[in-house]
Amino acid sequence: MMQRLEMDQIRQWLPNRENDHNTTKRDYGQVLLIGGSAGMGGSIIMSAEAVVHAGAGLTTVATDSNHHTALHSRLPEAMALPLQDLAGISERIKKSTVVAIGPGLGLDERAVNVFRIVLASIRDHQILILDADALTLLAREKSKLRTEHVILTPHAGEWKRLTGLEPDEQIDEQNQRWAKDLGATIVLKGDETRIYTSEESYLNIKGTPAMATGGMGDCLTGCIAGLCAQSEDALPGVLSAVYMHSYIGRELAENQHIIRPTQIAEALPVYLKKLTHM
Ligand SMILES: NC(=O)C1=CN([C@@H]2O[C@H](COP(=O)(O)OP(=O)(O)OC[C@H]3O[C@@H](n4cnc5c(N)ncnc54)[C@H](O)[C@@H]3O)[C@@H](O)[C@H]2O)[C@@H](O)CC1
Ligand SMILES: Nc1ncnc2c1ncn2[C@@H]1O[C@H](COP(=O)(O)OP(=O)(O)O)[C@@H](O)[C@H]1O
Ligand SMILES: [Mg+2]
Repeated sequence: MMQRLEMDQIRQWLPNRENDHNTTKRDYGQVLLIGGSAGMGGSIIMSAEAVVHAGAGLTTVATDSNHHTALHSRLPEAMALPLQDLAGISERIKKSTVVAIGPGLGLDERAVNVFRIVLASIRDHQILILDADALTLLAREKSKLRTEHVILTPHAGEWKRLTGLEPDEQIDEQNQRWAKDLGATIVLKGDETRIYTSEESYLNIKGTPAMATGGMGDCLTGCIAGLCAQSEDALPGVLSAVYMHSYIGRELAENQHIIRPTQIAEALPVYLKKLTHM
């Protein structure tokens, strides 16, 4: 049966440093983000803003070198790697708690190469998030997902590419079966996002049409990566990220016609603190 995400449950899963002693950035996870081909650097920068604001200890972004200045001027906290530096990316994967690939990645040869490297290098103890163009590549390449903790974050169009299901065929029973077959946790995004593991399914709180702005999913990918990096288990990290993303969107929409994805990222540290005390 589908479980509704509730604030009381989410609150217990949120990272809370109030009782931590002698910790360093290394205790809060390392995230590697991969994406942002020419003209789409903004997408992976939006993901990176969410990762940093969610509290990941260290954040690295592999993106087209043309975007490094933009990344650093918005987010000096993040490190950068060129998207074509396969050896560098491979080395960085080894050190990562979470790897997220896809926003603005593109579908060209460079994208395919880096996608293959990621799938070949990721290990079972690591969390892998596939979004946007990485989902299209997954559908095209029909790759097998070998790691234990894989999270896919499709919208209805990307889910159709992966499963062949038309939007009106994307019903719980089918989605659940596909989650099992793919061996992944599915975050099926929409105005009411649903999450499927092979055994369970969850219904998120409703977001708001004010969140229907380009880059909102890129921001969600960063929220998931950042919270998973600080979570013992992947699933609580995923569920709390999906919830927080919509919760903050709704809060901001009380006074705004639309919400910029970067505003959700910006508000994360405040709401992460606030919700743990509510
Ligand atoms: N600032 C930026 O650089 C941005 C870059 N973006 C990147 O742009 C690329 C293309 O992303 P798109 O999401 O447009 O995907 P695609 O162009 O891959 O897919 C869109 C297709 O899916 C269909 N579809 C069905 N249900 C849909 C739904 N609920 N939402 C969206 N499309 C649906 C559409 O009709 C369309 O045919 C990705 O790499 C993405 O990360 C976007 O994230 C927007 C912001
Ligand atoms: N009408 C809406 N109501 C609630 N949430 C929405 C609405 N429209 C979009 N969203 C949310 O915004 C995000 C859009 O993701 P996606 O389509 O991948 O965007 P992008 O690729 O532009 O970043 C999802 O998290 C989705 O749940
Ligand atoms: Mg998207």
